[in-house]
Amino acid sequence: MRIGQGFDVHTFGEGDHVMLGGVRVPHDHGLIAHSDGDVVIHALCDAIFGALALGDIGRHFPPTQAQWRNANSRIFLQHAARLMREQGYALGNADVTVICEAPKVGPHAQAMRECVAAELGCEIGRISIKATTTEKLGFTGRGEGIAAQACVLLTLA
Ligand SMILES: Nc1ccn([C@@H]2O[C@H](COP(=O)(O)O)[C@@H](O)[C@H]2O)c(=O)n1
Ligand SMILES: C[C@@]1(CO)OP(=O)(O)OP(=O)(O)OC[C@H]1O
Repeated sequence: MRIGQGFDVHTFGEGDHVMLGGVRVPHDHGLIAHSDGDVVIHALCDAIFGALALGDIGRHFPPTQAQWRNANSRIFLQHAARLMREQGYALGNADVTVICEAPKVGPHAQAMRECVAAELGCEIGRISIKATTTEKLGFTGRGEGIAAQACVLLTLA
């Protein structure tokens, strides 16, 4: 078994939606990023890369490379899933916490779980997506951005 954790933050900017766990969530801001800024998927990728001791997302998809500009982050998760399988592992479970005052994540959590489970090739019951505010404290509390943290357990396939 291997365990990994990941963390990601993106800043709010102009826009009318954010991408979270591969799902388009309507919001009065977008997220500033090289890719689509999907903090849920970025944190999950880093958790998988961490569990496999394969560096971090920036090593696999350098922000200096134009090809990842506005990329759909699902391709990053597909890559992480492929490496996981190549190393002989399957997803035991993943647990993600999204940290922001808004948008509300709860109404979209099921769709996010379905998307992540599909990309990781596992049952939806292995994927947990939760959310919390920080009670108006800190950068997330001021509504400056969204953070996500993820833990994964990989089991031998
Ligand atoms: N962006 C968010 C934040 C929170 N939730 C849900 O609300 C519950 C209460 O949040 P507190 O920070 O006040 O504890 C939380 O447990 C989530 O169910 C959400 O959906 N989206
Ligand atoms: C995903 C990548 C892709 O270039 O860029 P960003 O979308 O800015 O996201 P970040 O979480 O900073 O991770 C680094 C990069 O790998």
